[in-house]
Amino acid sequence: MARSGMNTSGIDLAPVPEKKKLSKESFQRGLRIFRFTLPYRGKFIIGLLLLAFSTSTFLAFPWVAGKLVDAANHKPVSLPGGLVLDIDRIALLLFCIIVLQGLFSFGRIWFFTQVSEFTVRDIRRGLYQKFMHLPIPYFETHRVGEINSRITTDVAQIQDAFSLTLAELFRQVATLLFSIGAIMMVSIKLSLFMLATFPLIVGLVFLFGRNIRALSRTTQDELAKTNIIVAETLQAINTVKAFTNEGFEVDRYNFSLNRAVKAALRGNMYRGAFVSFVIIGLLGGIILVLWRGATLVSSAGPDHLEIGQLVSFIIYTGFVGASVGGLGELYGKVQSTLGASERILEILDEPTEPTHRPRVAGRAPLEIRGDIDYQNVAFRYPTRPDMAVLKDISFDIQAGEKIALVGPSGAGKSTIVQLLMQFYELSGGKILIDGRPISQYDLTELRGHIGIVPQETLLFGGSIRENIAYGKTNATDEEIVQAARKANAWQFIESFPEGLDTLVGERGIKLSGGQRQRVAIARAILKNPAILILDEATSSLDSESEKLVQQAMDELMQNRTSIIIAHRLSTIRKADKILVIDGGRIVEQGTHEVLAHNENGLYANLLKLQFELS
Ligand SMILES: Nc1ncnc2c1ncn2[C@@H]1O[C@H](COP(=O)(O)OP(=O)(O)OP(=O)(O)O)[C@@H](O)[C@H]1O
Repeated sequence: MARSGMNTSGIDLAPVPEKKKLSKESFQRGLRIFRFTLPYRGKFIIGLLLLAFSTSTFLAFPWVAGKLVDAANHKPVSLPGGLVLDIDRIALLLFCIIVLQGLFSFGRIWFFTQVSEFTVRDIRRGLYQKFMHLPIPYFETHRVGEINSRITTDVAQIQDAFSLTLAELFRQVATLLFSIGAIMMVSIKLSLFMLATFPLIVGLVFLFGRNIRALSRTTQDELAKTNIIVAETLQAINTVKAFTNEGFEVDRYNFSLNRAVKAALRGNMYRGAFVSFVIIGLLGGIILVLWRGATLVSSAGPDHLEIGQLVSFIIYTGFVGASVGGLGELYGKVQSTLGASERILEILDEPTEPTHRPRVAGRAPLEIRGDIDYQNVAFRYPTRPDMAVLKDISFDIQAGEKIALVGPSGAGKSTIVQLLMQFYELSGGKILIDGRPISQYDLTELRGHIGIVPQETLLFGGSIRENIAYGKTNATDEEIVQAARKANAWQFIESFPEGLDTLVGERGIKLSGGQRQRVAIARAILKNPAILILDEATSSLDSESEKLVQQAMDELMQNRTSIIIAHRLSTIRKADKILVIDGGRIVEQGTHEVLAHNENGLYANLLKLQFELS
């Protein structure tokens, strides 16, 4: 009953799923997960029938085996039609039963696993689709690891339930009921004796097993900690070496390993004790029943038993024990499955972003000129409602203008542009695009007209081609090359032996910072948005790379409304208007020439700090 998982040689590190107390309510809620099996109900029903057949043949086995023993004891079975079953015939019957059971079991597994695989695929797809459409604040309150475990561990629990747990539950209950019925038919007296002793022992064994499982969990946790050390230090190996902390880390790992071993050894001692308890307890119980049974076999009175009957009895007793123990374990599984399914259903019930709002302008594709108007915009992050990040921001941009946002770190510049993308709901005021509040546009359509070149470009792990085409997934090769040329990226792409098919590595690490930026610019050029958001990198590139990126940006900004979170003087100079942000407000605005001459202004001071000193 205790699962393995006590050793330290690489065990399943999946987080231990939370269990829910079984209540009628949680049961009903959890059962809603069954709606995912509805499309496969035909297969499910066939599986259930096959399960019923295989359980019946399994249960018939001890009965017939008992008859074989009786036949060996010169007491062949006479059937109603005058047919007498001798040893050979009974053995043949037994063989047929086993073959049938094998076939039924195969069918049962085949159908149930199909149901569980398809169901689980549908649940995963549903969850992922949900994740893609949840609003940004959801991801700020839930950690990636947690979200990940919903789609892996929790779903795996459900998979287990559909492929194994349900079938087991059915089988164990049927076995228990049938076995008790069968032994009652053999001998009520012996049955009562058995039922008074055996289930008690099995119950004790089960409880003991449960405690052992808690210990094995401690071992797993300790082992997980050692693995965290490995993962962390390998990821930051440069830092470890730069601080010459190799020895320190080895010691830390060793210490952690020893703790894991200690936990494992303690667990294994209990496991050893458990095994001897099982042997002595369970087999002792069987001996008790055997002893009583043997007494009845040797007695001549009304309680007399045939040897074959005793054999059947003992096997059914084994079945009773196994199903009592099995049901105990299944109870735990049902609990954690219900917990998992509740967590999954909770996510599926989360409200998604209102992406497809009713269109104001009818069916024609949305056209955006690019006028932007912020009116008294106020904002607090939903995760930090006490802090007013933006207070009364008002400005407007005519289509095609370039404005630069400057200001100290944490002033609220990125927040201003994120609100344009509607990653968050405003706390006050409104934002208009082409004279209409952004909340009235179809979100997907509107975002389709806004391009972003972020400060740190995170590429996806595929090829350069795939990464550029992310701006327009159906782009032709010609369009991709064209965009790469405009973004000053074609030169380096061409120099790679594999050209556009060059793999960029995880998050794009195989490209230099400047190259990554140019890929991001090419992506934005391909998207061809009416409104562009540029978040300039703070880290400076070398002057050659800088020039290439700058040219690419200039190309990209042509004929678009651009908002630039600017860190470079050259960019700022070219801006039609500069907004100086501080503490969530616009404290100055105007052109570079005007602002730079306002000696006491924040802008002039920032200029001194940022540019003249460097
Ligand atoms: N997702 C978030 N949740 C809660 N608070 C946030 C979040 N993002 C930013 N903030 C807070 O909002 C404030 C403004 O941040 P923002 O990123 O807009 O500043 P910024 O002017 O762009 O700074 P920088 O130039 O350093 O990027 C900061 O105090 C920051 O801590």
